[in-house]
Amino acid sequence: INVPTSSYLSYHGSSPNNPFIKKLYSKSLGHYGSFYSPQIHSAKSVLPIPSQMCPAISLQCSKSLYRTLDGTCNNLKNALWGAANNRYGRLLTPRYGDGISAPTLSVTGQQLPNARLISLIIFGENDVPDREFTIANMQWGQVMTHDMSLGAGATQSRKHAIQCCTDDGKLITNGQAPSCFPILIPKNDPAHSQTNTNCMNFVRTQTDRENSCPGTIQNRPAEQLTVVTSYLDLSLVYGNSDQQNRPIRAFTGGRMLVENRAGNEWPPQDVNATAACDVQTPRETCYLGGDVRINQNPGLTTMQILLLREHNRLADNLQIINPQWDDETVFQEARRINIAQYQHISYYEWLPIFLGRENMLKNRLIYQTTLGSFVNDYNPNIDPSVLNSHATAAFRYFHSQIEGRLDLISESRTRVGSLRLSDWFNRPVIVESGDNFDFLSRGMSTQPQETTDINFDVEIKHFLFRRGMPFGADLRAIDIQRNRDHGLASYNDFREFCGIRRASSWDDYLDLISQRDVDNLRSLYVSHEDVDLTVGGSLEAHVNGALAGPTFLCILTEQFYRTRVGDRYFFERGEIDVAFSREQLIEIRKASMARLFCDNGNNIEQMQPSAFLRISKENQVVPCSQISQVDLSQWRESTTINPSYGSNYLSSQNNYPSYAQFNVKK
Ligand code: HEM
Ligand SMILES: [Ca+2]
Repeated sequence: INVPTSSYLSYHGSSPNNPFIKKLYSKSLGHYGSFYSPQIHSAKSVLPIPSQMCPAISLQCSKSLYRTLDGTCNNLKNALWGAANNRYGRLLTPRYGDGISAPTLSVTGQQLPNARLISLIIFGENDVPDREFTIANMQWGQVMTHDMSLGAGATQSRKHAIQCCTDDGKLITNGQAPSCFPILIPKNDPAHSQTNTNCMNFVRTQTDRENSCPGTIQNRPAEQLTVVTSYLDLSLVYGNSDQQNRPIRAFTGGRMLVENRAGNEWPPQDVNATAACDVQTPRETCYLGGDVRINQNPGLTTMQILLLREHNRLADNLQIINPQWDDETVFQEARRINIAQYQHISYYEWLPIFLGRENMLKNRLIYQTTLGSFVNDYNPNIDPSVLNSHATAAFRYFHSQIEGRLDLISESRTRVGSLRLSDWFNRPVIVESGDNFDFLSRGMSTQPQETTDINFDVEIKHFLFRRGMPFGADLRAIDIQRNRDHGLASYNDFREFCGIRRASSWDDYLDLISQRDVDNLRSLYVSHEDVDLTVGGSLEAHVNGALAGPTFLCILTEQFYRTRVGDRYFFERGEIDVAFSREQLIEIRKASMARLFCDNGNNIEQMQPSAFLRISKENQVVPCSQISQVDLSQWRESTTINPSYGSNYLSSQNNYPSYAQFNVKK
C-alpha cells in the first residue's frame, strides 16, 4: 500500500503543520487495503493525487488590482488554483468501486443500499420550524454554494464531466461519462410510477467507466470538474469568464445589464436558453445571470436580483462621486466593493451561525478585528479549490434547512399568501409579478427556516423539479448517490481524518449518533465501513454553537479556512497591491444582509438589523434609516490613496486550523 505523501499535502495546500493532518499521515493507512472493493488493493489505486493540473497548463500572470472573472492568477504561482473549470480538491483518496471511476461499492463488493431507500428510512420529513434563524439564512447558504461550485454537467445533462490522468500527469479524457443509471425507486414507494423521469439521478456505470477512463489500471482515479470559480467572488453575479460576463454587462456607467419593468430593474432575458428554465407559457421570463442556476427557486432568484441591483446601485453612486471614471473603472470598483461587502457578510454575519464563532476564532477563520484592522495571513501555498467532500457531502447537509412553503409578507409583516416551492422551480416569473419581489424578501427575513436536522422538506424530498407531475425527484437521495458517484472516502475514513476515533464496530458510532439511527444504519448497510459520508455525517449530534456534527464541521472549517487564506483578494488584506484603505475597510464592515434588503427592494422601508435571525425583542423591525450604511465617499479618488496600508496586521503567516476536540451537544 502506498501511503499518500507530502506532495499530496502541498498540492492541496494543507500544511503538515496541521496537527490533525500530521497525525493522520504519519500513521500507516493500513485500513485502505483491507476493506475496499478487490481492485483497490492494487498499489496504484492509492497513489497520491498528482501535484499539478492535468494537463499541466502554464499561464503568465500579471498583478492586477482586480480579480479576473475566471479566477485565474489569483494565485500568482499556481495560476489555475481556484479557477473555473477545474477539479474539486480532495482531502482523502477516492473510494471508487473499481478504484478508478465506478461508483462506490460495499466493502463486500456488493452494491451499497439504494439511495432512495436510505433517504426514506434514515431521513425524516417532519416540518420543524427553526427557533432562531430565518429562511434568508438558508438562502444565503445557497448563494455561497453557487459561488463556490457547480459539478460539470450537473444542471443540463446530469452527466458528470471527469478528468482522468495517467501516472505521468497526462490527461486522457476530459469528456462526459455517457450513460444514465437510475436510482431505482422502491416498488412500494408512492413515487414509483409517478415521477416525471425514469431516473431520479444519473450516475456512471461499470461499462461507462471504460469509456471515461480507458485502460483503467495505469490511470489515476477520476476527478470531477467544477465549472465555477472556487473563490467567494460573486461569480454567480458576474459570470465565470469574459464570455459569460459580456452578455450580462451594460458597458455603460459600469453597470450590469438589466431590463426595466414596472419601475424596477430585472435580470436580462436568457434568449439563448443557457440557464435552466421550465417556462410553461411563452410569455414567462427566464433570467440570464452569472450562474445557470439563477432561476432554480424563487428565494434564490430574489437573492441574485438583490446582489445584481446592489452592483448597479454601487456603480451609480461611484459614478456620481467620480465623474471622471470610465465604464471599466466604475464596473471594476463596484464589483470589488460588492464582493467585499458580500465576503464580510459571509464571514462575519453568516458563517458564525453555521460553524460557531468560537470555532471560527480558534481556527483563525476570523479574528477579533477592530474597526480598521487588516488581516494579513494570505498564504500562497493554500489551494482554495472547493473540496469534493465539502460540496458533495458536508455543505449539502444544509438542504435540511429548506422550507417548502414560501410566505409572502407585507410591510406590516403579515402573511398575504404563500407559494409551494415545487410549483415554482425554474419559473422566475413568480418573482417579478405584482409586489412579489418585496413580499418574498420580507418573507425570507420573517419566516423561520427548517431546523438543521435529519428532516428534509417533502417539497425537495419527493417533489423536486416535478414540473406539474404528482411526484418529482428526491434531493436527499441525489445527495447520497452523488457521494458514491464522486467516490468519496467513507464516513469512517473522514472521522479518522478529522481526529475522531475510527469505529471498529457499529456500536462505536454511538459516540456521535443516536441508538435509533445506528440501528437504522445497521439494518441497511452490510458493514459499518460502508456508511456513506453524506449519511453518517448528517446523523451526528451537533457541536455546541454550530449547525453540524464534528465530521462535517471539520470539513467545513477546513474549506472556509482555505477559501479565505487562499484568496489573495480577500477584502481584509492590507497588502498594497490589493488593499482597501483603512477608512474604506471600516465602511465595508458596515455591510449587512438587512442593508442589502433595504437598498435593493422595490420598496422595502423596514427590516430587522440581523436579517438571518428571526424577529425578536432584541432584533426588532426598524426603519431602514436606522440600519448602518456603507459610506461611499471614501471612494472619492483623491481619498483612495492611504498612507496607512500595510501596518497593524492582526496575524502572521503559519496559521493552520486545528480541530481541537469539539464539544458535542448532549
Ligand atoms: C431551495 C433551496 C435549494 C434547492 C432547491 C437545492 C437544490 C439542489 C440541487 C438540485 C442540486 C444538484 C444536485 C445534484 O445533481 O448533485 C444541489 C446541489 C448542491 N446544493 Fe443545494 N439546493 C438548495 C439549497 C442549498 C443550500 C441552502 C445549501 C447549503 C447551504 C446547498 C448546498 C448545495 C451544494 C454544496 C451542492 C453541490 C454543488 C456542486 O458542487 O455541484 N443547497 N442543490
Ligand atoms: Ca466563485
